[in-house]
Amino acid sequence: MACSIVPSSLFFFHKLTNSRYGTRTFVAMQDDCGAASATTTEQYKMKIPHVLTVAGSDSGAGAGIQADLKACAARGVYCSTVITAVTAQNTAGVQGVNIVPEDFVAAQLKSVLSDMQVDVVKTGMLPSTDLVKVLLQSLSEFPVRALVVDPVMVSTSGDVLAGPSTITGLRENLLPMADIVTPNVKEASALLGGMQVVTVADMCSAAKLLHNLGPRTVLVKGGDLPDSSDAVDIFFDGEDFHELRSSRVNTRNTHGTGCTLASCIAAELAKGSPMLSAVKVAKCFVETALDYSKDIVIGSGPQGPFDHLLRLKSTSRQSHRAEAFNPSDLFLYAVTDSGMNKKWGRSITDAVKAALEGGATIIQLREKDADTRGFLEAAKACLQICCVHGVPLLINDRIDIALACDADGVHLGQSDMPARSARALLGPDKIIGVSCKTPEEAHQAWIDGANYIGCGGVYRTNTKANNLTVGLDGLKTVCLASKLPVVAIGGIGISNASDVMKIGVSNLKGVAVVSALFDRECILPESKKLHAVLMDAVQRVK
Ligand SMILES: Nc1ncnc2c1ncn2[C@@H]1O[C@H](COP(=O)(O)OP(=O)(O)OP(=O)(O)O)[C@@H](O)[C@H]1O
Ligand SMILES: Cc1ncc(CO)c(N)n1
Ligand SMILES: [Mg+2]
Repeated sequence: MACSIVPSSLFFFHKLTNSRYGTRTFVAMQDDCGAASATTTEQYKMKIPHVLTVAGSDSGAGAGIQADLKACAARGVYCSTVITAVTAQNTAGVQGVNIVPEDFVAAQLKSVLSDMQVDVVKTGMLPSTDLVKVLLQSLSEFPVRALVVDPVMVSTSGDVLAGPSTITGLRENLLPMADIVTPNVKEASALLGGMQVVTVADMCSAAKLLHNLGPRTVLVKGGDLPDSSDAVDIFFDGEDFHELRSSRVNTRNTHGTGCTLASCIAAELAKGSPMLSAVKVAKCFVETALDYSKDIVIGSGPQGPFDHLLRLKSTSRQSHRAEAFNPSDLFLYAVTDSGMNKKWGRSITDAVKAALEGGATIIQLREKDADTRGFLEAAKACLQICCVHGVPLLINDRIDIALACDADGVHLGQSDMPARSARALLGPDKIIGVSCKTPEEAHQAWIDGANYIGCGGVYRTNTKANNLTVGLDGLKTVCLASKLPVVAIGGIGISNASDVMKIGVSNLKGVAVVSALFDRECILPESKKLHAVLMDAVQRVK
């Protein structure tokens, strides 16, 4: 029998709402006849799904406890940790193992289980039979809904993480209590006394024999199956076999796939998913994360970790860019205009390229009449060009486009989404600029977490119909009041840029231009000339 007090298959969790106060969970239990009877709503109002991992620490953070934490975080589930061993480990292998004394594992288990409402326990490295017994004792005192057992024995590097003496504890004590056991082919073989497991047919036989040892379900993982172009796993629930196939990702970064898979299964079970769905979601997650991380390089050994949070790749792109917003990027701020590009018969990418080659220091895409799909494609293409020049790319108004293409930020008008809401969506690192005409608006932009303000129209302009001009005096008033750097906009070009910069307020960092660059036959020379005028003006102001 599995160890859950209420077998997980009898539990159904229904998400009612996902309010800002946390997921409200409605628990219904089936009675013997299969009829659902509601228990309560209020007592679970703030409950979030919770997995406890009982496993070893991997100093390289690809597997073990660290993988479990990242996998649960990625799947939106809380994860607490009981550490059974500390390993010195990297991409070359395992250099050392220090086992945590059993009484201290027991103390950790008690601390967590007596206090927190754990839904599912997932086990990894359990380096002694006595430790298995300690765990089972704790679970009998503090029962949970499901137990996921990853019978970790040997790392992929071939290092022993749990010796042969623990096999008895796993087989005789732990497996009969498990809702699922997830051995890889070598572990399946070891648990079955050295039986050969080298083909998919062997995996099926192994799954059946392992099921006879008492777990409710078995997943034999085929990540290490020789000569297989697919990653094939066999799931057996005691009646049916399910062959779960995904394409094998060609990468060295597979360290920790097993821990991640088991933690994802636990996370999905904690959310209320049935077992087979949990396994399928977990496998799909591992495949996606491997594919996403296939080219990242961490460590110099043969087996690297992968990125559970699917973030490192975009961070590595960001590391080629400026780390944080640099106000001097506002110096020559080029704002595109789809109407002007159409008029002069050129693509947005050609326009942006020419502006950059002439010295533009930041680009804003302002595509008022583009359809969303076209805008996104253009934004992606412009982002690549901007990356090459090390220049940030901002999107006017469209937070969704900025997010979808991972642009550097957005520029918002007074009737666009408030900067505070945009910041909540974009996170702390993206650049947010706000158009402001008054000191009050500038103050609000600062409070709302913007990085800079655009002030104008300084002069009359055809680009914005009925736009109130603030003049050089208005610009100066806003600059003096603003705690944020300012870029001046509105009717500025080669003839008047130097007058603008001459107002001589230190937080005026540059000018933003539309027509002066894009309503011209050749953008590149105009951009060069404007850059020279601005350089000259700032030299004089100094
Ligand atoms: N290159 C790959 N491409 C796609 N899926 C993979 C790949 N390698 C492993 N998997 C999948 O990852 C999951 C874990 O299987 P694997 O056999 O690697 O476990 P493991 O040996 O216990 O892992 P580890 O010991 O590195 O944590 C399985 O679902 C497997 O099919
Ligand atoms: C601590 C730890 N647990 C599990 C594995 C299996 O990948 C590992 N390499 N290290
Ligand atoms: Mg494993």
